[in-house]
Amino acid sequence: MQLLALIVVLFAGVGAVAGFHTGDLLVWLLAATSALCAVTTWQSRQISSFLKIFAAIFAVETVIFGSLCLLDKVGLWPESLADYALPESLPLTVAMFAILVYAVSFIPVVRSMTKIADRYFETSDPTIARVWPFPAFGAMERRLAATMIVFLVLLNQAEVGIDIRLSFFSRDWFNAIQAKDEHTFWIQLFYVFIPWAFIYIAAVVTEYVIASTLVIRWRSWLNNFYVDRWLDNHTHYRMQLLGTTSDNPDQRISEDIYRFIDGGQASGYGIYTFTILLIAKLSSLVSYAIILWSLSANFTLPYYDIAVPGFLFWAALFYAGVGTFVTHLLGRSLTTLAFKQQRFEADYRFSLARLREYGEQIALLLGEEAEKATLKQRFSSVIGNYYQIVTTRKKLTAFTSSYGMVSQFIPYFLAAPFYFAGKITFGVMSQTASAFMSVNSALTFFINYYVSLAEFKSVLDRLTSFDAAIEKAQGLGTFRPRGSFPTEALPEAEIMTHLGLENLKLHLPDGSAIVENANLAFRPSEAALLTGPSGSGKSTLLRALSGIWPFGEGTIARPHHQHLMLLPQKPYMPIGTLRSAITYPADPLAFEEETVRETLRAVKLERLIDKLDVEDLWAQRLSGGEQQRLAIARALLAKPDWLFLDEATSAMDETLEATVYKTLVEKLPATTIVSIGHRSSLIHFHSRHIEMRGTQEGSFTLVEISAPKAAE
Ligand SMILES: Nc1ncnc2c1ncn2[C@@H]1O[C@H](COP(=O)(O)OP(=O)(O)OP(=O)(O)O)[C@@H](O)[C@H]1O
Repeated sequence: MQLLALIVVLFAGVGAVAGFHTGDLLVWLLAATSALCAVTTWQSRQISSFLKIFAAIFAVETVIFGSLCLLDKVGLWPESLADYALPESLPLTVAMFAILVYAVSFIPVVRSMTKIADRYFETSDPTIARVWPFPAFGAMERRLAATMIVFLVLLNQAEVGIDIRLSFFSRDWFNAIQAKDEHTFWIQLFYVFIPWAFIYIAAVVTEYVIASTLVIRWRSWLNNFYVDRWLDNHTHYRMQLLGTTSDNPDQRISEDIYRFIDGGQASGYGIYTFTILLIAKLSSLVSYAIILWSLSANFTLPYYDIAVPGFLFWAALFYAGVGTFVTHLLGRSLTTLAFKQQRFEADYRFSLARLREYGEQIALLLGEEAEKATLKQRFSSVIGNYYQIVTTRKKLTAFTSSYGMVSQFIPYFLAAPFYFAGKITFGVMSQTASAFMSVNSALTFFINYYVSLAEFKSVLDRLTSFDAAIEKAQGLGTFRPRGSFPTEALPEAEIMTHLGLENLKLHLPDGSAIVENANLAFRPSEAALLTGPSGSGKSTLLRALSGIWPFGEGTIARPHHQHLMLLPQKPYMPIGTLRSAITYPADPLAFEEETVRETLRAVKLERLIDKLDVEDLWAQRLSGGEQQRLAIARALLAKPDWLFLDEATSAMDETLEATVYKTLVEKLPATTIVSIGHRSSLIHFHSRHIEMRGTQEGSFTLVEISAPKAAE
């Protein structure tokens, strides 16, 4: 951008010299605006990467269009190309756009928008680009995205240019109709309208294809970014622990990202669409405002022949200003309502999904009536809020449609007296009407897109608060097991092999202590059983040992490079085949077929061997005990160094439990087992017994109890 700024400043200097020579005020104005544009271009290192692309486009255009205009001003423009000389206002307009981009980048709402957009436009991810007719080539994702944006902006500007050309066509065409000039009528239609219309259609189709490609790539990238951010370092779990205000993360990832970029299926307006639309509107505003301004010269007052400078433009500005103010007054509650609507819809969908997941439990408890009541109550929130949206939109629609209706007649209303007085032709009147409507449509951007803007703002707020919740969860700190073993309780030689706790204190999310003063060393090949009252913090201790519990003090030390696996009471069954459930989280094909079959036999699940590749809702098909055995099979395949069983055999009968423990000891001789359980029969499978005991302070601590029997 610095180099570009220098080029712009050079151009501003040339402009100043040309201004001095020609004495033309407009050239001086162009030189001054370009100088300011050079300053903002230089400063644009500080602004968002997304906006920087636009600032760069407009700075480059300032130099190119400005140089062409200067050539014309100093008389170097070829005579033969006189018809194609650029309008003087064009370089001035693009220079102002560049300055405007810089200025808006500091508005808070624009900052939160670009903070999310910039992630994509700052990525260093490599990608493969396929651009017809070139062979595939490697590129950086952000460069490809920026190229697409540049191309789309240029295409859009070309479309505005064609639109303006067509407005002149209609002026000449209507004049030909009025003058009954048949020859010009047909010439205009076939040699002007049809070629330009064809180019316009080709531009629109190309724009659609490229814009869709950009949106798909952007969404895929941002989706992966958020999925990673949400899952890395157990952030999703920490967010649950914190109970942060970020409701329904699934919706934020699946819907809000898409809606942020492109508005999704519902409204069709997101950051990309709004930016392109705004640029198109601004370009057409400036172009038509100039036309409207020049047309105003025709509107001289009766009897006096004096024209009010820019009379039509001021009329359009006043009319649009009043409209925007009233629209905002009527619709300002829509953003909050749209935010709530998305939350209520997601809550309702989540309740329905939960019902499907817990169908059996609900049916057994005859809970259908209670569920109906909950569902109806949640749905009534959806509808209640929707009614409020309808009420607001009713007022807004009544106003905007009346406004739209009246807008069509305002220019005729203003031009008619002049037309009937013979001061303007029919062609001028029709061009005035179309220019007035184009200026008005650009000025009434906020009126026309108010509902979509309100929805977009609510999507932006949801993504921003999701980001804030992720950041808060990540900022919880890392109370993590350490890879060294500094405890004084053990000799140096044993440091690398033991798992130890030193002055360990665990809290609940509200800060209250649950486990205190825990000092213990788990030794390899010494199966330990941890017992204690319900709610005493046994599972919480295992969570801390596996590194997912963030609230604690003291030291947890784990041997280097050792695999620790934890089996909870209710195992997780992923969606998919039975094989993927057994091998989870490893790849389903990570183990030999015979090994998987043998493991199923070892846990007495041989009847499932034939169903290994069947996809089903296994969490609902298998009994509690079968699911627990399946989890044991997982451990047998994974062969961890440390296996923590948190009531992982509680749904089995005692005989089956004994068989499972024997199998574990036989098949995993190198694994140290630490179990949590309430059954006394478990003591027989462990050489150590540790108990969680209440303290006077109301928390719990670990107490070593002598082992009644050696492991079998
Ligand atoms: N995310 C959480 N937020 C608030 N409190 C929690 C959270 N997780 C656990 N607790 C509380 O911490 C205490 C200890 O829970 P934990 O699951 O560790 O007990 P436990 O000893 O394993 O019990 P049980 O033998 O019944 O399984 C309980 O009172 C529980 O309500």
